[in-house]
Amino acid sequence: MGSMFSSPQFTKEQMEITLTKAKQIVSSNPVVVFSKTYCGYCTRVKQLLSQLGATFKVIELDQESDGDEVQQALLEWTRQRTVPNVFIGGEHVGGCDSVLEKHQQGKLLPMLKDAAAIPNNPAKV
Ligand SMILES: N[C@@H](CCC(=O)N[C@@H](CS)C(=O)NCC(=O)O)C(=O)O
Repeated sequence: MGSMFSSPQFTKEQMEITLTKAKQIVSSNPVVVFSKTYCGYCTRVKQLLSQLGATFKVIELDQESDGDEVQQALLEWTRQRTVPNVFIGGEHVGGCDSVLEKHQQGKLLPMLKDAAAIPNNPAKV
């Protein structure tokens, strides 16, 4: 018996290393999208960020050798198991639904600007 998040596949030590790695990626990029290549919700989020001109880092978990571990680490960290799992300015935003909702509320662009994922004062041309 372990915590509700324990996973028989991974040791506690492995999970700590993987969680540290995930946190390092999140803290060193304005926007991070943990994604899967075949996931339509992920495609939608990546499309939107591209349309908004944002710089973002994508990690396709289905193409990473430790993708399952990273997904487990994200679950322990964010309580979210599904992809996309999106972070802006080091803050957990959530999945596709959350990102689209923030956009509809007019909150996404300011968040992206605050995180320097898009220029705050774009030069007039
Ligand atoms: N409501 C979620 C839906 C996300 C979702 O269902 N993602 C699927 C992939 S398309 C998923 O993560 N399934 C579990 C898995 O791939 O491990 C959102 O808006 O992000």
